[in-house]
Amino acid sequence: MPELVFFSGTMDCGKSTLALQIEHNRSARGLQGMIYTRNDRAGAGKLSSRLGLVTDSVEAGEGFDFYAHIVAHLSAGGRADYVIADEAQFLDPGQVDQLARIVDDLDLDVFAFGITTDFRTKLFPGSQRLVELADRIEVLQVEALCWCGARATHNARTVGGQMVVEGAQVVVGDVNQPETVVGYEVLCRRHHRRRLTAAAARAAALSPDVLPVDPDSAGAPVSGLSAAE
Ligand SMILES: Nc1ncnc2c1ncn2[C@@H]1O[C@H](COP(=O)(O)OP(=O)(O)O)[C@@H](O)[C@H]1O
Ligand SMILES: Cc1cn([C@H]2C[C@H](O)[C@@H](COP(=O)(O)O)O2)c(=O)[nH]c1=O
Repeated sequence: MPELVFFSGTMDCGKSTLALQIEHNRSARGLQGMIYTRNDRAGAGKLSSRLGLVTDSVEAGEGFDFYAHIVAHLSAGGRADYVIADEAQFLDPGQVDQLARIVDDLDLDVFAFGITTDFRTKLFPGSQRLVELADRIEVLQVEALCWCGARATHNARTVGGQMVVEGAQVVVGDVNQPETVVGYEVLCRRHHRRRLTAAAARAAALSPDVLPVDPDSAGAPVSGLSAAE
C-alpha cells in the first residue's frame, strides 16, 4: 500500500542524507524517482546533504503543482515509481495535499523530509499539513544533540551570535556559521526556552552570577576572557 511518510526532525539530523540514501537504494534497483526540493542551501534544483552528497532535483517553488507535474511526466511517457520531497517544511499546505493525492490516486510512495518547527518553535505550514495528512511520521534514528548532550528537539536562530525569537519565518541558512551571518543551532527544549546557545552557555559559565543569561550581555568579555573561549 503506497504511503505518505513524513521524516521529520531538527536541522542537521540527517534528513537529506536519508533522502539521498532512499533515492540511491531504489534507483540501484531500477526504480525511477521524482525528486523535489525547495530552497535547498546548495541552490535551486539541488538536493544536498552535509555529508557532501548532492543530486539534481526539481525546484518546487511557490505555485508549483506536484500532482500536475507528475501527471504531465507520465502522460509524456515518463516513468515514476516514487516521490521524494526535501525541505518540505517550506511547502504550502495545498502542495502537501497534492502529495497526498499522488499517493492515493497515482499509487506512488511519497517520502517527505523537513524540519517540524521554526526558530520560534512554531510549526511550519508545510510541516503542519504533513502531520495532519501523513500515513506515518518518522523521527530519524541518529539524534542531533544540544550542546548539553541532551537530544536536540528545537531549532534556534542566531543573528550576530545572539539567539533571536522574532523575524521572518523563512531564512535559508546553516548551522556552524560565523557570527557575522544569520545562523542556526539545534538545542534541547530546556535550553531553547532559556535562549541558552552554546556560546551563551560558555559566557555564562565564566560568569555564573549572570544566569539566566541576558542575551544583551552574553557576548561581553568576562574577567579578561573573550566570550568565544
Ligand atoms: N564530517 C562529518 N562526518 C560525519 N558525519 C557528518 C559530518 N558532517 C555532517 N555529518 C552528519 O550529517 C548530518 C547532517 O546531514 P543532513 O542530511 O545535511 O541533515 P539535515 O538534512 O537533517 O539538515 C549530521 O547530523 C551528521 O550526522
Ligand atoms: C529553523 C529554521 C530553519 N530555516 C531554514 C534553514 C535551512 O535553510 C532550512 C533547514 O534545512 P536543513 O537541511 O534541515 O538544515 O530551513 C528557516 O528558514 N527558518 C527557521 O525557522
